[in-house]
Amino acid sequence: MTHVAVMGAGNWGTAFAGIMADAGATVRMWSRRQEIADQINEGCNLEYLPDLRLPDMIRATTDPEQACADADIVVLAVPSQTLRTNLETWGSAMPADAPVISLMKGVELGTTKRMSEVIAEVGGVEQERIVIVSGPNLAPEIALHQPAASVVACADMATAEHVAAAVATRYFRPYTDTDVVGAEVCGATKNVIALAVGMAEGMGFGDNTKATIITRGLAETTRLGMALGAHPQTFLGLAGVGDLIATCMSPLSRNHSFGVRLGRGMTVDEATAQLRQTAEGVKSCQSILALGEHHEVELPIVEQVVAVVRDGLPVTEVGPKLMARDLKAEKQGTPLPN
Ligand SMILES: NC(=O)C1=CN([C@@H]2O[C@H](COP(=O)(O)OP(=O)(O)OC[C@H]3O[C@@H](n4cnc5c(N)ncnc54)[C@H](O)[C@@H]3O)[C@@H](O)[C@H]2O)C=CC1
Ligand SMILES: O=C(CO)COP(=O)(O)O
Repeated sequence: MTHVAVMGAGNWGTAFAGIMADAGATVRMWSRRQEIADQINEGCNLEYLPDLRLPDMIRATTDPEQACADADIVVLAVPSQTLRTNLETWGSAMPADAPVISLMKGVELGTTKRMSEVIAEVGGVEQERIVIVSGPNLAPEIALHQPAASVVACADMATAEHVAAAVATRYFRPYTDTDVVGAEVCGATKNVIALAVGMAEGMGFGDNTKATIITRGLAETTRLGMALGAHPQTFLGLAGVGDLIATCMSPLSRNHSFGVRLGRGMTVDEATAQLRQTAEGVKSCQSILALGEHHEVELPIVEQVVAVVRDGLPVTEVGPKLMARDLKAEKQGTPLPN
């Protein structure tokens, strides 16, 4: 039987633990707080996913060593900006040969590193063991066992196939890939685009505006990803278009909801206080913009989100700025390969 360590007991960590248990594994979760560990051991993570009944094969502890002991697979599910500190604290507890799954969708502030780069650098994990799981996977829907699919990306296809087999259930369908960079760029950038879509919604704009932001957001994401070496088709897949649609359109998305609040006139501090959960795009917009600048990639929507979130630009000024940009052809650069 496969033993899995899930490090982080929030929304996605908990729902993903449920997937792995339903796929036949025993799961040990690491939670920072004793009360959450106690709740999980009683069969329900009340704070994050009250509707998900957790099977007995999921146990929780506040001791990272105990969570990681003898794990065949380690799953990392903490907020992106905390990954480095977390790994510095307990990364050495991860077994030296287990695949490490990253569920995180963000880019590190300051370093502009993707999560796989932080895992390699701080956790000492080789590329062949780092696996990205990314797709349209809103945790509350997965917790209800509603059907969804996701990309399982690893530089080593055999590891991707091994992990895919370990996460496949009747309601969760993995597709393997080797494009780690593409999956990570998609996952992080769609959160920023969802903030922009949420702002538009909060200001009262309708579906034409939202579809325009989503589509041009996809163009930005593709430009950035390709500059970093990603495969263009990744952006049309589950991690790209799939997750962009789910996150930008769903009221369950924290990033979308955060954007709606900004669009209605709340400040970042007010929206943060009201939402309380992780909206990764609020921080990652800044690191993604820096990444774009470093690679000379234009990211106009990301730039406007940064202007609002970091610099306090009134949301009402975003639309006019984007609409006044120089006119250009829709298709830029080389055509997509077959
Ligand atoms: N919730 C969702 O539907 C999905 C989330 N993700 C990604 O998964 C990652 C984790 O997200 P969630 O589980 O939703 O977040 P969350 O906010 O629900 O939970 C985060 C967990 O990390 C723990 N944690 C550890 N160190 C922490 C620190 N220093 N500060 C704050 N919390 C700390 C928290 O205690 C909590 O258990 C994010 O990168 C997110 O983008 C990806 C797909 C779906
Ligand atoms: O990544 C997600 C869905 O795939 C979850 O999005 P939020 O973090 O915005 O809730």
